Amino acid sequence: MPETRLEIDNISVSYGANRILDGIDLRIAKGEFVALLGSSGCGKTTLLRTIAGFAQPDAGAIRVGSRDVTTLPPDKRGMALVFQSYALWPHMTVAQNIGYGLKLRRRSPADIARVVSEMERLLGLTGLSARKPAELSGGQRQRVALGRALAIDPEILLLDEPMSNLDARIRLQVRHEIRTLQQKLGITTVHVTHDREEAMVMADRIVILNGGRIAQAGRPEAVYNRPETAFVAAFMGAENQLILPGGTDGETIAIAAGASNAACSVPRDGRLLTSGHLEARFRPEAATLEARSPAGVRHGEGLVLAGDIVDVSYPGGLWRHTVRVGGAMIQVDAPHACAPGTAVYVTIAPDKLFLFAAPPGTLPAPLPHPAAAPNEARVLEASPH
Ligand SMILES: Nc1ncnc2c1ncn2[C@@H]1O[C@H](COP(=O)(O)OP(=O)(O)OP(=O)(O)O)[C@@H](O)[C@H]1O
Repeated sequence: MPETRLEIDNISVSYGANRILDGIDLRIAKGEFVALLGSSGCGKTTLLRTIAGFAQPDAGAIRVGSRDVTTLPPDKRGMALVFQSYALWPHMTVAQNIGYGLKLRRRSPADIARVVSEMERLLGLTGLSARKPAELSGGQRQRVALGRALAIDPEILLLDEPMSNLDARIRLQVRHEIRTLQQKLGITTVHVTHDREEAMVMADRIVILNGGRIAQAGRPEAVYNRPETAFVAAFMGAENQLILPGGTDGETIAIAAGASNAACSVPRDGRLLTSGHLEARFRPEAATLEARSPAGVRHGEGLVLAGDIVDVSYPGGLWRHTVRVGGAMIQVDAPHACAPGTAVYVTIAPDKLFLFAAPPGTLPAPLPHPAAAPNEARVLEASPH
C-alpha cells in the first residue's frame, strides 16, 4: 500500500441547518493527484475548504501524514490553495507575488530570490519577473498563482477550479503544465472541478461527489467504464436512459422483449441487481446505428432497439442523431448522417451497456413503437439471446 499523505476521516460539514458533507472518507497517497468531481453545489469546494482549514467540520478529522490538523489554522497545515480567481496582488510584480508566502514566513531575501527564480523557470515565467498581473495573460496569471502556492513548498496542493477562467485552448495547455509539474515535484494534489474531461486526463483517481457523499472513487478508466450507480453513469456521459423489463438469471442479466427492443441477455459481470425492471444507460458514441429493413431479423450481440430518427446534427467528428425509441428519446452518434424519419436499429454492445435496478415507481417504456409494423414486433421478439 502506498503511504497515505492526506486522510479525510468521516468528515461532515453543515452550514446552519444544511448538511453539506455527510461522512466523507478518503485516503490520498503521497504524490497522488485526486480530482473531486461533481455537479454545481454538491460540496466540492466545501470539502476543499475544510481540508485547507477555511471551513470547520461538525465531525471527523483531517490528517496530514500522522499529524491531526483538524483544528489547526490554514497556514499551519502545510497546504497551499490555488483559487479560480488567482487572487494575485495587483500592485505587486510577478516576483513579489510568487515570493509573498516566503516573505510572510520571514525567509531571507536571498532565499526568496532563489526560490522565485526557480519557480519562474519551472513555470515558464522567466523574463516576466517585473510585470504586474494586469500586464499578463490569463494563462500567465494562473502560472504565477501556482508559483506562489508552490514556493512555500507545501506538502499538499489544493486546486479550486484553477482553469475555469481560461479560454478553452489555454486551458488544455495549463492542464498539461499543471499535471507535468505535479508529477515532477511528486506533490500530493486535490483538484476540484466540474469538468469531466479535465478530471479524466489529469487525475490518478477521480472522486465523484453527489449530495454530500462520495458516489464513487476510482481510476478514471474504472469510473468511466464501470460506473456503480446510474448517477455516476449519467454524470460520466451515459445520459441515454431506458427503463426495460428484465432481471438477473444466474450469471446473466436477461432483458425481456418489449415494444421496441429485442430480448437479449448480457453477462452479469458481478453486477448486483434485484429489481424486476432495469435502468439501462449508455453513451451516444457507444451505440451503433443501422437502417432497419422491414423484413430482416436483426441478429447481434447486446441490446437491439428499433427506433426512428427524429433529428440529426453535426457537432464535429460524428453525426449526432436523436432517435425515438418507444416513448423515449435517445442520442446516438454515427459516422454518416441518417435523415429524419428513417427507421433504424440501435445496437449497444454488452460491455457498453450499463444496467442498474430501476428506481421504484419507474415502468418500462409504456408506448408501443409508433413505426413498428406487425411483423416488426414479431421480429424483435424472435431476436436471438
Ligand atoms: N458559506 C456558506 N454558507 C452557507 N451555505 C454555503 C456556504 N458555502 C457554500 N454553501 C452551500 O453549500 C453547498 C455546497 O457548496 P460548494 O461551494 O461546496 O459546492 P460546489 O460543489 O463547489 O459547487 P460549484 O461547482 O458550483 O462551485 C451549496 O448548496 C452552497 O449554496
